[in-house]
Amino acid sequence: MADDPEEGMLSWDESVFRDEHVFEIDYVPETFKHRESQMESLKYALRPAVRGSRPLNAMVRGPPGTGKTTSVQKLFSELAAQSDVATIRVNCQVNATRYAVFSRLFEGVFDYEPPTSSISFKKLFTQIADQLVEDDEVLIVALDDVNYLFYENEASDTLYSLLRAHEEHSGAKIGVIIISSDPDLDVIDALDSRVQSVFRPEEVYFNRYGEGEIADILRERVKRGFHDGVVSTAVLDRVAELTAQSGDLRVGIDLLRRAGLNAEMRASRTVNSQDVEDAFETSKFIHLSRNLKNLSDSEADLVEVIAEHDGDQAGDVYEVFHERTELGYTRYSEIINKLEKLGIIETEYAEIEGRGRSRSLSLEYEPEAVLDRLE
Ligand SMILES: Nc1ncnc2c1ncn2[C@@H]1O[C@H](COP(=O)(O)OP(=O)(O)OP(=O)(O)O)[C@@H](O)[C@H]1O
Repeated sequence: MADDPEEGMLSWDESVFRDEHVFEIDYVPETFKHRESQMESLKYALRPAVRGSRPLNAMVRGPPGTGKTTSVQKLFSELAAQSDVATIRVNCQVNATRYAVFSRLFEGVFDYEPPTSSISFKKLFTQIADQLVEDDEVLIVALDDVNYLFYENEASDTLYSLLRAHEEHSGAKIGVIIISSDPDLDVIDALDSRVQSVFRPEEVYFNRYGEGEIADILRERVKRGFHDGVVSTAVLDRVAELTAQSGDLRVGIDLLRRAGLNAEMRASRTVNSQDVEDAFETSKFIHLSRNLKNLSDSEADLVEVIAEHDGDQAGDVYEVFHERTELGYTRYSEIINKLEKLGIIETEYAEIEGRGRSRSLSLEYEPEAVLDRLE
């Protein structure tokens, strides 16, 4: 129907998407390319668990969106299908204390939440360990985004407890995988010496994907997510190029979904390059949005104050923050540190006449982009 004026136009009940779900954040991809060597290293560390022994501990590092979480999810589901090994992944972004981590472990082992939040840590731990010993079960714990435990100064205690479980709790077998996405954090160095002496993990590094690898991975998503012919090779290549700027595959996945929605808005059957460029204006901030979403109220308050006083001296910013939140200087400094590690702000030291050495605070992004995303 080449001369049909409606050709290329999408009707109400049609969609460019075959399965939009493949672009959602919690989707675990069927095919997982370009991470073979990392998967092998992790398997090597975990293999003893299948034989009923304590596995080697592992430390997984690498920039955001490079498949660290997905690798562990894939291995955990393989283990669940093929062995009696128990596996629990704890998201430390939302469980940033030792107590919270062990509450999640309790929930994973017993399938219900700990009885009350006033139960002591020691009791919580004993119950978990006793159950493992009783069932003669090996447990593998993945502490995902473990860097958040470091930001809250909880990492050493948490790891120490987990690593010493077999000595303190009559042979409970627990292996630990820690996953960090903070490139500036030297995990081992940041641990107490008592933990360093018992923690000698296998190191598995997830490097950034190259542009060709990104295109290869996203091609698979396109095939599953869009109808045939919706995304051309040229459009896909452009998506890969934009994604490679940050190396975070999440940008590419979000970009594809938004570009698809933009095409639908034009009632078009195909995604064009303008749909991609428009989508990128939002998708490029996906990392920022994710970081902001997980901040506490006072942390978000400080980001807002800095956005309104971009580039000002730390002392002046503190005055405004204190007035707004009544929080003291110690907490203020802690939050500054965390925001800097998250890449939301940067601090710069300078000599200021009459004031000596002083620190200025500025956002790593345009203030409007940050304020828009703070809700
Ligand atoms: N090799 C791959 N094949 C298919 N999809 C992938 C691959 N690597 C990553 N992804 C996808 O990219 C997104 C980010 O991956 P993942 O969450 O595993 O990264 P991460 O390294 O754990 O990130 P972060 O450090 O920010 O938590 C997920 O949606 C995942 O499905």
